[in-house]
Amino acid sequence: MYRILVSDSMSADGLQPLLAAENVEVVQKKASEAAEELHTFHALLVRSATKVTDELIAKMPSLKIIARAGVGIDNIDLDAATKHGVVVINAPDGNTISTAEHTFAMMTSLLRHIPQANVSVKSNEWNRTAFVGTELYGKTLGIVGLGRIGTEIAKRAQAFGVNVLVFDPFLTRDRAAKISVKNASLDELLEQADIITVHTPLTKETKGLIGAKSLPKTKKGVYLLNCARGGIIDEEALIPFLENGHIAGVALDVFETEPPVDHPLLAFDNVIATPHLGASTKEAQLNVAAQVAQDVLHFLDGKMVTTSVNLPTLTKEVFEKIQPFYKLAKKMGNVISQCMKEPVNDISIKYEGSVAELETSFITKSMIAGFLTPRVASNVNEVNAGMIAKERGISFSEKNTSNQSGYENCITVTIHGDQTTFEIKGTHIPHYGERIVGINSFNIDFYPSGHLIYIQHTDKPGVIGRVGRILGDHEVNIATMQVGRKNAGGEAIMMLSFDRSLDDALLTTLSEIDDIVSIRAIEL
Ligand SMILES: NC(=O)c1ccc[n+]([C@@H]2O[C@H](COP(=O)([O-])OP(=O)(O)OC[C@H]3O[C@@H](n4cnc5c(N)ncnc54)[C@H](O)[C@@H]3O)[C@@H](O)[C@H]2O)c1
Ligand SMILES: O=C(O)CC[C@@H](O)C(=O)O
Repeated sequence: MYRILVSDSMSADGLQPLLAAENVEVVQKKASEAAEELHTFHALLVRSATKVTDELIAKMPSLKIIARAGVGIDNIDLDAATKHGVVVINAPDGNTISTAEHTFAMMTSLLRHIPQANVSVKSNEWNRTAFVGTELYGKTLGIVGLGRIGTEIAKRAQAFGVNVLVFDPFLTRDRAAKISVKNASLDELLEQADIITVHTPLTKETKGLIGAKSLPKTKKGVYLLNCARGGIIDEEALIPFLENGHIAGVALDVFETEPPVDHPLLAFDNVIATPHLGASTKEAQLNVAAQVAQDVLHFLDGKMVTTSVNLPTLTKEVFEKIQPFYKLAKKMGNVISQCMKEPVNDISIKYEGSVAELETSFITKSMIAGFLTPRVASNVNEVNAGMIAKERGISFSEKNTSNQSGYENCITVTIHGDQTTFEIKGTHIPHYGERIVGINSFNIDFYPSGHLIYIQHTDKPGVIGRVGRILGDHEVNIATMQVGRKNAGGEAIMMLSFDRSLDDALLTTLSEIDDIVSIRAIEL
């Protein structure tokens, strides 16, 4: 049974898939009111009100997934989620149209003074000269950030006969041409736009993008809109430009601090505001809640979700192709970690044959997670493996090469420790399964599963017999046994599997056999 905490208000219709699911219990209350039971939840669903901090995540040790019913994830401490191995997903496009329409409504309201005129009429005034507006037609609209919402705004603006200029450092010329917008530098946009609207995430680069330095470059009489995130337009910097009449009007749906209390900007007649309503339509709320509800169910069901913001995004089709390899890679990492008991500095992974054609970054993360699992106390998975490895000073790299392995597909993991280097090769054979086919240049062939021991010894008559006799004397049945050597009388290895794990005393007895160099128990 999975327990799901829905901490912000969400469309009940949208949540229906979760409410109707058999193995799921949904609790709808604020995280701050669920202190006693936080440790029991496997999933957390939020909009923008709940602040998902490191502290909150640490109190939720069963948590596997945080779902943001919306786009912006700035209320979620992504690094903390990643560190705790929690997947974060969002609903990236469910509220795009609503937010674009709201921005457009704000733009027309701003240029035609609709909110102010409405208040005036309701105060029994009939003042037709005080609210003379400005046409949109023929004006230049500067869009900062041409993502989903920016694109929808550009399309609507074009229908109104508006020229669209775009500043987006990640926008390709091809895409700009496809949407028939003109790509500009930020300075060109500031200098030429009659109206500027921002649609970027709030990042280090975009914080205060429209602020004290950029505002002097704008046209006198410019209109500004922020329906993205508070802070992209620096609120304090606007004040002198409103006071001296340089800015004709400002429309804000979002604020640096929400809700704004006694905010000086709200005292200006030509500043209009809404309380973060961009996504507040029945349609958008249904879309985002339904999307995260479905994705959370998929995830808890062990299926891949495509809206993760801290995992490589894989389609179901790609995920199905890589699945056998990521399971194999995880076991390979785990085998090495248990065989090689020393500090490790570097891990490299090489893909050959058909596996090299696939999305291998996820397979690499899976191998690292397998390697780290026996070594770290925290829960390691594909989400946080890269970060934990880096924290521990372990570098990692991957290489996809032409196939020289002799197998249809082959993964080779090489780990450099303080004293030694360990190499393991694996392959996946369709309808047969995963096999380890090489350890430190020894050819071998075993199924990586269950209770194993790995023995390094000298190739001498009687060593294998003595191992067998001691195990027999202790009533331990050998399930499978693989041996490998490079040359007669030289280094050799054995890999044995059992129906149960061997106790430490028996391992010590085995290690005392002459000609055994080392012995390692492996539990998979
Ligand atoms: N008001 C609301 O209720 C509401 C609703 C939905 C989304 N939003 C916000 O709207 C914003 C846009 O959402 P979206 O879905 O279009 O996102 P998106 O990811 O589709 O688009 C963001 C765009 O910003 C561009 N960008 C990033 N850094 C930039 C920079 N330094 N300069 C210029 N452009 C840059 C990206 O290339 C991308 O094209 C986000 O901040 C989101 O949180 C607000
Ligand atoms: O939850 C909301 O209503 C706001 C959503 C919006 O800011 C978003 O980023 O998707």
